[in-house]
Amino acid sequence: MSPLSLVPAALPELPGAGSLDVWPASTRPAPRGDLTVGGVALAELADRFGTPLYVLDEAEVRARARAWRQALPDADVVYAAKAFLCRAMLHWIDEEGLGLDVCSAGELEFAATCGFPADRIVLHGNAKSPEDLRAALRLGVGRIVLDAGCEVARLAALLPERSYQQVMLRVLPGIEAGSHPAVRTGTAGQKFGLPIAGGEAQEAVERILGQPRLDLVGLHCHLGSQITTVEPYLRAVRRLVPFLARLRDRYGIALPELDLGGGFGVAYRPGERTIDPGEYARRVTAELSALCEEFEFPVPRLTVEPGRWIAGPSGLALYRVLSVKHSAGHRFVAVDGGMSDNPRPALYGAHYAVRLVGRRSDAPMRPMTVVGRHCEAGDELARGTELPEDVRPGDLLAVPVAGAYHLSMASGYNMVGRPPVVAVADGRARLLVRRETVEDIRRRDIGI
Ligand SMILES: Cc1ncc(COP(=O)(O)O)c(C=O)c1O
Ligand SMILES: N[C@@H](CCCC[NH3+])C(=O)O
Repeated sequence: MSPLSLVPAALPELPGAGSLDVWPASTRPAPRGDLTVGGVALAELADRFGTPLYVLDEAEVRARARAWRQALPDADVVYAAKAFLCRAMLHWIDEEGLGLDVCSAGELEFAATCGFPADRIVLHGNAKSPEDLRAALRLGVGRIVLDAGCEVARLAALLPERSYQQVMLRVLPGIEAGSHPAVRTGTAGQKFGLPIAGGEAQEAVERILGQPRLDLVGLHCHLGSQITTVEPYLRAVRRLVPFLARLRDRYGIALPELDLGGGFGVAYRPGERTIDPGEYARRVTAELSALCEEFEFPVPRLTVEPGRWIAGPSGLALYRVLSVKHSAGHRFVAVDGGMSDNPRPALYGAHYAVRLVGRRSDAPMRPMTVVGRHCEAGDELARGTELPEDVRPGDLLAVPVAGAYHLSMASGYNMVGRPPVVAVADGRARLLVRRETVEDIRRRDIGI
């Protein structure tokens, strides 16, 4: 029987199995309660590379990058490196024809030295250091997105003689969107961008226009993250186009580019909403054209910056259960990773659908809290997730939608070492990033 024909028949019987909706498209049930992703069995990966382990499905990354490229053929699609970056990811993103959004000299230098074309890189940051700006100029990034009035003269002063730099200005349309207050960046009252409504954005435009070697090519706005409907983006367009028209009327400039940022939400658990690139493209470009017509403004070239949407659902985390505890009516399942490789539950109260893999269980499902190994009571990976009652030490747990903002936000807490990353494709696994060892940690520590 082909692996595909197993899917509908086997799923209802699989204990601990919910829908595979939020898993990579290549995921298939395998014998003895296991799953394969990219044609490779998860239990095999855990045995070969150890746990905790992060697994990236190369075909899923590429398909997701392509989905945005195809939905918006006339736009620039720029992958947000902060979601997850490694050499292979850069290579796939480059081959799929996307640009790259970076927000530090570190991300920039890494990308450029791995061979990513600098002219397809956009540099962001609410507080760019002189090193960030110098690296951007030295490496020749395509766009620098200015985020504060004081950055204008600072950048201009760093420009080598007779050279020019294309810049954008990050503005705040005053729109609240995003799954948690910590990731809402479209309104005043937080650190990013400059408000349109209060006049600060226009003031910064004036400053940029006063610098003859800065070439203002457009406006940028990033509303927030994990936005699951298109409406907030439509509202942003309704605020941005009138502002573009006002700038034209006042300064005689028709800015040719509009970067609407990223923030495209994904489903972390079956049944949750996700943004569809096709729907986004249709509705946003229609709204943009209609408003530009109304304001007699030439339609600007769009840029979008998906991060999570590409990396998140392409990755999964594998953990080994270390301990199971029943305490005051709670069931705690403790694994060998935790908040040092996934701080999202602690930061945003994020939820995941954890699944037992590598062993078949017919035990009834019970709500449990999957916790990490760190010295914090808030070190939880999934609260109230359903797992078979007989889950025990030695079992393997898999967390889907783990490709974005896990390892890129990983810390060195308790010196457990950051997990490795493995790519799966066509039935093969290869190590992309090795596990961080105590020796790595010791090597940085050079004094007494
Ligand atoms: C400027 C900018 N662009 C793009 C992104 C990517 O966001 P997401 O991963 O939610 O698509 C971010 C992060 O939120 C950002 O700050
Ligand atoms: N790090 C966040 C989103 C913020 C994205 C960066 N501006 C998350 O894990 O959901």
